[in-house]
Amino acid sequence: MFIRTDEVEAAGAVVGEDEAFELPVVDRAKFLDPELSASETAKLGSACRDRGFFQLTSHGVDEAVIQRMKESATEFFSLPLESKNAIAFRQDNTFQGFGHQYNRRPGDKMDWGECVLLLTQPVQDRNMEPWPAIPPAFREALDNYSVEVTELARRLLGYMASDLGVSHEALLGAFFSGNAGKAQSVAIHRYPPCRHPEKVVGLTPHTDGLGLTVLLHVDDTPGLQVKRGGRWFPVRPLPGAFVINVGDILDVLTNGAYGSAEHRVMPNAEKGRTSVVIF
Ligand SMILES: O=C(O)CCC(=O)C(=O)O
Ligand SMILES: [Fe+2]
Repeated sequence: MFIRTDEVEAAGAVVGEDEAFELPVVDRAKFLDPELSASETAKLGSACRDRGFFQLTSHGVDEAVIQRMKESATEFFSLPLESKNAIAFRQDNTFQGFGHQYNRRPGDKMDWGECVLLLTQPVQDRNMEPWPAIPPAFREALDNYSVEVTELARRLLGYMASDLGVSHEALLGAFFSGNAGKAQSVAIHRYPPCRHPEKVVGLTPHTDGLGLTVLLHVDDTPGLQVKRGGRWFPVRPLPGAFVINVGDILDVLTNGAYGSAEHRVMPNAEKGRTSVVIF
């Protein structure tokens, strides 16, 4: 059900440790400094053009909000399966709740992971039923986190508009139009350790469908890999940084100037990995 050795081999090689691949690091604090903002905007732009991925430091998101989000995610996944299944995906096509990584076609091999998928914004479209009730702090933690990341995404799109030479209103308006605000969803992933990590896939290769993706590493377990030139480059998460990537809609809106890069997750032999991903 999980063994996919041939598929993993056919998907391309993983580069060796010796091949340096650090994602570009963008420092949000520099955008606020008049002397540094132009060069940081150029750095952000080249990261989005060349890689479609970067790490963001000094992001300005409240550390206490991040901490509560991490704790809530960790606590939820440590519950017994019966408790998690209280919000199991239903057959109603909304794909909200808990289950195996995305719903795949019958007969497909499964990903080595579980996840919670929820619509987080706009608030008036939320259905609270699939939001975990345990741990009790979960709903508030995700609500606060979602608000912070909305603000961050708004700021990042503003810097991107400067890089692209388009008006902020034009780019922001594509995502934040009308009173409804920006649609936003979350995927919270848990990849358990696997003794044969080369035989399974934590998350099948894909590009992200939407605008911007903001990824929070809950722990320091590596696993995310980005495809470039037919090979997979493991991302080394920087402590305290977000991993940001360009999604398909931003790729299309910029006429391909910004690239939505293929990525996947491979499980770790010893340690589990948890991530909170906002789209
Ligand atoms: O867990 C990760 O590192 C990646 C998750 C991801 O790519 C996604 O949810 O689209
Ligand atoms: Fe993704």
